[in-house]
Amino acid sequence: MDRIRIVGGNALAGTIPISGAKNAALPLMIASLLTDDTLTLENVPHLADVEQLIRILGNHGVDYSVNGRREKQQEGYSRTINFSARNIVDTTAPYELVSKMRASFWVIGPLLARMGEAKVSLPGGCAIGTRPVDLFLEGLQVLGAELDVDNGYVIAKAKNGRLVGNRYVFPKVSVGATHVLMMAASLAKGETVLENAACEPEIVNLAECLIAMGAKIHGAGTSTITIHGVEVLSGARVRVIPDRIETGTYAMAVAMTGGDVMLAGARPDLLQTALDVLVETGAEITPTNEGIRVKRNGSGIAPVDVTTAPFPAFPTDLQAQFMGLMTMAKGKSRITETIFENRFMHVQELARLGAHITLSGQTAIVEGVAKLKGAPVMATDLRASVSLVIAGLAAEGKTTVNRVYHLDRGFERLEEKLSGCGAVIERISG
Ligand SMILES: CC(=O)N[C@H]1[C@@H](OP(=O)(O)OP(=O)(O)OC[C@H]2O[C@@H](n3ccc(=O)[nH]c3=O)[C@H](O)[C@@H]2O)O[C@H](CO)[C@@H](O)[C@@H]1O
Ligand SMILES: C=C(OP(=O)(O)O)C(=O)O
Repeated sequence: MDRIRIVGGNALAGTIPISGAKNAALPLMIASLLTDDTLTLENVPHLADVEQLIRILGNHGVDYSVNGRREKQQEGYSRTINFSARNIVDTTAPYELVSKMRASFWVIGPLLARMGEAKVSLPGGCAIGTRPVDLFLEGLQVLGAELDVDNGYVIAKAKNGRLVGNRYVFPKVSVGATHVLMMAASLAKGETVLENAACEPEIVNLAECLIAMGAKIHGAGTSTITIHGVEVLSGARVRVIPDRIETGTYAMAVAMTGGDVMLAGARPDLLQTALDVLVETGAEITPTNEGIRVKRNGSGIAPVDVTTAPFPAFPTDLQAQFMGLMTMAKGKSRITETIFENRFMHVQELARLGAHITLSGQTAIVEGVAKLKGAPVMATDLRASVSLVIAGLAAEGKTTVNRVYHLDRGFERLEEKLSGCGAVIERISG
C-alpha cells in the first residue's frame, strides 16, 4: 500500500495550480444520465473518486471519452471528458460499486426521472458519521416515487412512469439530497419548490449545468430553488468550478509552514469565510487575476475559534486541516463540528505528532504547541489524511502518512504540487 513520506520544516514558495472540484465534478458527471445527448465537462480532476464514478456510470451504459479519445488513464491535470448516456442499459447500481463512494447513491435521482425506475445500493463513503439517506427518500417520495428498501437496496419507481413536481422543505440542509432532487425535478411534470436547500457552490455549478442542458431552474445558491420540469434535456458543455477545499487546504499549509504561494485558478468567493479566518490567524491573503496569493512571514499563528456549518459558513471539509494549523497556534482554540458527528478521527493521529487536543462533545480544544515532531500516522478519511500532511510539513523530522488511497480520492498530484513549492514529500509505493 502506498505511503507518503514528508521531511518537515521547509517554508512553501511558488505556484500551486488548483484542480477542478471533486464535489462538483461528481454530480455533474451524474447529470449525464439525464440526457441521451453528450455532456462535455471541462476541468474534471484526475482522482480515484472520478475513476470510480466512471465505472459506476459505465455500468448504466454511459460511454465516455477523455479529450476526444477513449482513454482510461490519461496522465495530467484536470481534463475535458465527454459523457454520453445514449442508452441506459441497466437501472441497478450494485453494492460492489456504490459501497465505495457516498456520491454514487445520487444516480437514483436521474435514473428515476429519466427511466421511471432505479435500484440503488445504500451508499458508502468517508467514515465520518452515520450519513443516512432519509432526506433523499422523503424528497423523492414527495415527487411521487414509490420506494422500498430491500436487502440493502433502495428500489424506486415513479408512479405512472414519471415524477411529478411538488414542494419539499428539507428538515436539515443536505448537499447530496439537494443535488438529487434538483436533478430529479428537472425532468418531472410541473413545478418543484425546494426549501431550506443547500447553497454550496457545487449546487450552483450543477444548476448551471442543468440550465445549459435545457432545465428551468431559479434560485440555486439561495435556500429556495424553483424547478419547472421539462420533457427532455439536451447535451451541453460545462466547466467544473475550482476546488475550494483543495484551495483552503493549500492555503492552510502555507499558513502553517510560512512562505508565499500563488494558488493559481482559485476563486476567493468560493471560500470567503475560511479565507477570513486565515487572515485572523495572521496569514496574508490577496486575491489576484491569477488566483489567490497566500503569505505568512515569521510571525506566529494566532489561535481562532471556528464552527463548521453549511455554506457560506466555515466548511466541515476544511475542519481537519484547520485543526492541523491550530496545533501550532500561540494559544488555545476551539473547533466545533456541527455537520458530522464523528469527524474527529484525526485528533489521535495529530497527537502522535505532539499536538495537544482534547475533545468535549462536538468541540475540540486545541492547545497550540511550539513544535511538532514527525511520526508514522494513519488517517481514516480524506480530509483527516491531508490534515496530517499539513502537520507533517511543519513538523521536525520525518512523517509517514499511511493509507494514501484516502488522499487519492480527493487531491490531484498532491506530492507534485507541494514538492514544486519546496516541500520534501514523496510517495513510496508498495
Ligand atoms: C461528494 C460530496 O459532495 N460530499 C460532500 C457533501 O456530502 P453529503 O452530500 O453526503 O453531505 P450532506 O450535506 O448530505 O450531509 C449533511 C448532514 O445531513 C445529514 N443527512 C444527509 C442526508 C440525509 O438524507 N439525512 C441526513 O441526516 C448527514 O448525515 C450530515 O450530518 O456535503 C458535505 C457537507 O458539506 C461534505 O462534507 C461532503 O464532502
Ligand atoms: C466527505 C467527503 O467526501 P464524501 O462525501 O464522498 O465521503 C469529502 O469530500 O470530504
